[in-house]
Order: sequence, then structure tokens, then C-alpha cells
Amino acid sequence: MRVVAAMSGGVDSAVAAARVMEAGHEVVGVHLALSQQAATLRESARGCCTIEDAGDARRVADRLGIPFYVWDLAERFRHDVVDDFVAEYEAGRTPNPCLRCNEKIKFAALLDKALALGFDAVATGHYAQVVERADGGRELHRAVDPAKDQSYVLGVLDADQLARSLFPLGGSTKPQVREEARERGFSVARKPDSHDICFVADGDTRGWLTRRLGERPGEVVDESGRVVGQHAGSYGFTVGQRRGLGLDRSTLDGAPRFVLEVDAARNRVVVGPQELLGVDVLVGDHARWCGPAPEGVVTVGAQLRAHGEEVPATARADGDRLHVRLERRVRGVAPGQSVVLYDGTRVVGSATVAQATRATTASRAATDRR
Ligand SMILES: Nc1ncnc2c1ncn2[C@@H]1O[C@H](COP(=O)(O)OP(=O)(O)OP(=O)(O)O)[C@@H](O)[C@H]1O
Repeated sequence: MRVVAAMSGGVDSAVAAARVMEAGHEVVGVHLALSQQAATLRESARGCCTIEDAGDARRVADRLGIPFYVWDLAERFRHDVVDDFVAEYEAGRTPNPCLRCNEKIKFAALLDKALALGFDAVATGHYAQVVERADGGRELHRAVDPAKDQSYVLGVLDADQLARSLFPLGGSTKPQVREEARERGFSVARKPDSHDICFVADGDTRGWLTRRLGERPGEVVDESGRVVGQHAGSYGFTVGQRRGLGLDRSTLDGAPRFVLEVDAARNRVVVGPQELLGVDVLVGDHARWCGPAPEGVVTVGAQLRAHGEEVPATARADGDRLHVRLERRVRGVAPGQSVVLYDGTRVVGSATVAQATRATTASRAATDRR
């Protein structure tokens, strides 16, 4: 096959590229320039896809003796990932930009361009496994290294995208990959792992959003609507958050408060005690399936954040929508988060949480009897 190896300049994609090459494929290395240097020079200097990262990727490609190109997808990334991120927070939701980047950039813009140029597949350094079934169909599975498993952020891929994707690291642990990089003499063998959101270089999401959206003062209220504090922009909050709530402690008892709801339309943040945070009924939209959509009610494991725990659940597909009933209440589920469904280690599909509520005692008892 002719394969584009997506090379970030990190250790994982370096080893992934080497493995695809050794599997006998014809490989071309591609680094994506994703940040707009002119607009965010100060931030991009420590964020993803810097000039240094491109240089690191090029050095690995040179060592492997493969052609190497930089493709500029900065405009697509800004529109589909960064602007979407801002708009989601502005609307009171909590997006996952890595998942969006996989959906819109790596396995859409990059893959489309690769296919248009005559390539057969894209290989990345994601930790996940693609398993080929006897009927030729392909399934996405968790990686063997639970600490690195990235199947959650790949849960948006459909069958066609999966058929064109190679994840050569899914069967290895991170220490094995680092050791292999060292043995291969890659300059990036000891490069630290990337963390957090690549375009929010210092990790301060609220500060980053404030620079884009400006201050929008509003009220923090408790579950009964009583004003208990002030905020500088409801976009700076996420359901389940405990710190930085700006509460007027004189109006409250000493118990900790958590964000229960971000009401963007009214620029209000609702806080309350921990026991009100738990939800077990989710309605998702933008449902995506790695294979055919399941029929009827299916038993699954539901994961709500990258590296979050998997909760036993039942799910029902309904067109673009997904209904999920969790077997137990989970705290801090925000609209905008993705719910990814698993059957054992296999990814079944995903959706974006639109509503997260709690079942009434009567409906919970009815479910328990079923
Ligand atoms: N700027 C980029 N250009 C090309 N490919 C990229 C880029 N950023 C990420 N990728 C691809 O997506 C994969 C997963 O990206 P992620 O940001 O999770 O990196 P990572 O796990 O830190 O991997 P790495 O060690 O390769 O940077 C990478 O291994 C690489 O194949």
C-alpha cells in the first residue's frame, strides 16, 4: 500500500512511521502545520506543531529515508477545531478538541488529501487497534496499554475512515515504544509526551477563552436561583468544576459547591452540592457508528472522557440521536462531552452529549426490574 505517515514530531508517530515502513508499505511522511503562527506566535511557541516539531519530524523521516512534506491545514484547523472549541464554550458546552481534530482534520482533511493524491491509507501514532473481521469489515478496539489507550478520541470514526487508517502502536505499551525509538536512534526518543489541548499552550483554558471572548460579567446562583457570586464569563465554567467559582462565601455554608449547569443564554452559572451532580440518563446527538447502527436496546460500556472509567449502560440508536441509560449515576457530565460506547474492547460508536439528567426513582425502579 501507499501510506501517508502523519508525523507530529513526537516519539509515537516516529515509531509508527518506522513500523509501517518495515511492514513493507511505501511510506511518505507528512507533518501538518496546524497553528497560525502570525495570529498566535506567542502561544504557538509552546503549543503543538511548532517549527521545532516539523524539524523533529523531518529528522526522523530523513533517518528512515522516506520523503517528507509539510501540509498546511492551519485554516481548516482554525475553523473546524479552534473556532468550534470557542463556540462550544460560548454556548455553555464542554467540547473535546482532540476528538474534533481526529474527526475533521486527521481522518477527514488529511485522509481526503492523501486519497486524492493516490495514497491508500493514513498511519498515525494513536494507541488503538484496528481488527479485521472474517467478513472483511474492520473494528476499532482499545489499545493494549490502558494508560495510553486513545480509542475514545477515535470513537468518531466511521467504517470508511477506519478502513483507511493504520494504528501501528495499538499492540504496544508506551515504554516499549520509547525503547524502540531509542534503539532506532531517533532524536525524539526522549521527547516528553504532549498534554492537554495543543493550542492552549499554558493549559489555562479560561484565560485563553477570555482573551478571545472578552469579559462578560454575570451571576453565579445556587440551585434555588439565589445569587451566591459573580463571574466574568459563563464560558469559563464546566459542569462538575469545583475550583475558581468566585463564590461569596458569606452567603453559603462551608460545604463545597460544584457547577451544576452553565446557562449561556442567561449568562448564568448554577452551582450546588456534590449530590446534585450525578446523572444517569444521557441524550446524545451527532451519533456516529464504527459499523452498522445497533438495532434496539444494546448493553454497552459508556465512557465519558478520555481515560475516564467505563460505566455499564444500555443504549438505543435513534437516527442521529443516541439514548443512554447508565447503570449508576456519574458526576460531572457536561453537554458537549462525547460519550463513546464499547462492547468489550470494541468501540461501537459515539455521540455528543446534548442532555444529561437523572432518572426519576420510578423509572429507575422500572429499569432495574427489566
Ligand atoms: N501536527 C501533526 N502533523 C502530523 N501528524 C500529527 C500531528 N499532530 C498529531 N499527529 C498524528 O496524530 C497522532 C496522535 O496525536 P497526539 O496529539 O495524540 O500525539 P501523541 O500521542 O503525543 O503522539 P506523538 O508522540 O506522535 O506526538 C500522532 O501520533 C500523529 O500520528
